Amino acid sequence: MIVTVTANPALDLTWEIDRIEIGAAHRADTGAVRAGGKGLNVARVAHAQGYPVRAVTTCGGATGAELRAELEASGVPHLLVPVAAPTRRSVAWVDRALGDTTIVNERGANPSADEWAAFSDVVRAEAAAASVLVISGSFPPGAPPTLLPELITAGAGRPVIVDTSGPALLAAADAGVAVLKPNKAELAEATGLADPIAGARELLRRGAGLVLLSLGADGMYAVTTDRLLRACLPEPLAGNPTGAGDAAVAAAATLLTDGTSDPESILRRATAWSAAAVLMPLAGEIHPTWRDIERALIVDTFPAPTHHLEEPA
Ligand SMILES: O=P(O)(O)OC[C@@]1(O)O[C@H](CO)[C@@H](O)[C@@H]1O
Repeated sequence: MIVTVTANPALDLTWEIDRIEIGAAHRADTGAVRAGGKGLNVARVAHAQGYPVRAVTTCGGATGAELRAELEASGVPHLLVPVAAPTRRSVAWVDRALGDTTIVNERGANPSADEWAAFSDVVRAEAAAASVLVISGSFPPGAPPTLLPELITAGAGRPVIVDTSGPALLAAADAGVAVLKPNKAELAEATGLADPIAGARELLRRGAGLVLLSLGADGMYAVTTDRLLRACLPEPLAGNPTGAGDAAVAAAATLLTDGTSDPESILRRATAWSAAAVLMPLAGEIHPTWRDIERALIVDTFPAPTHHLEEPA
């Protein structure tokens, strides 16, 4: 069973707008409301592909009640830890004309120390039965710095995948997790290194096993201490990229659950699921044609051990 952990869930609100103009008023059809947050999206994708999952997250206030109701309706197995602070919202505006999406994530309110302790206890209990533990998304400002290491330790003895940003990304590398999935900006911000390959190497040096580095429309790298691979599509796909990274994490989690840890297999499925997510209107779903997308991928292998500072051309 894949256990996903989302410390900062969000009620995701998505509106499609014909053309967004900064400073103008817009009209839209009724927007979509979904239980979101990166780990919930990972669980949705893996569940839809037939894998047993359990999504662990918090929920509070009226937004939390909506999140709970939507999650229950979705059929994705979950475990919600009640907290007093209301669940945050995340707003996405999809510009139909540009095929572009603008997102505003509320930072989220911080649960109390007792609520975090209860959350950690639940994660520890669930992780004991997990094939893979996935810890995804941001942490609300003020969350204890010990929380992420505690959650990672809960997954001891099985692969742990972390998809987060900021100092938490370095903390996860230091804890020696199996897979990290930053994008270019997150990697540069956390490591202070402009060259993404050098940034990925820094995470490996700190202890990560595999860095899946997403490059948006340019595809994805898989970097280990002895391999450097890049996968991309012949043509980038237009759509809503919200949740594309979560689909990549779901791909890695499902393969690790199947006992496949080969970086090339993980890179191929991660890139294909990520692209297939772009073709869907909402996060947490992948297009059924993902196998065709995977077959069309272009995969390059670079001589990793001699390559230190420059990004491959
Ligand atoms: O603030 P975070 O946790 O980094 O991102 C939150 C979020 O934007 O990410 C998902 C898409 O990946 C959305 O479902 C969600 O609301």
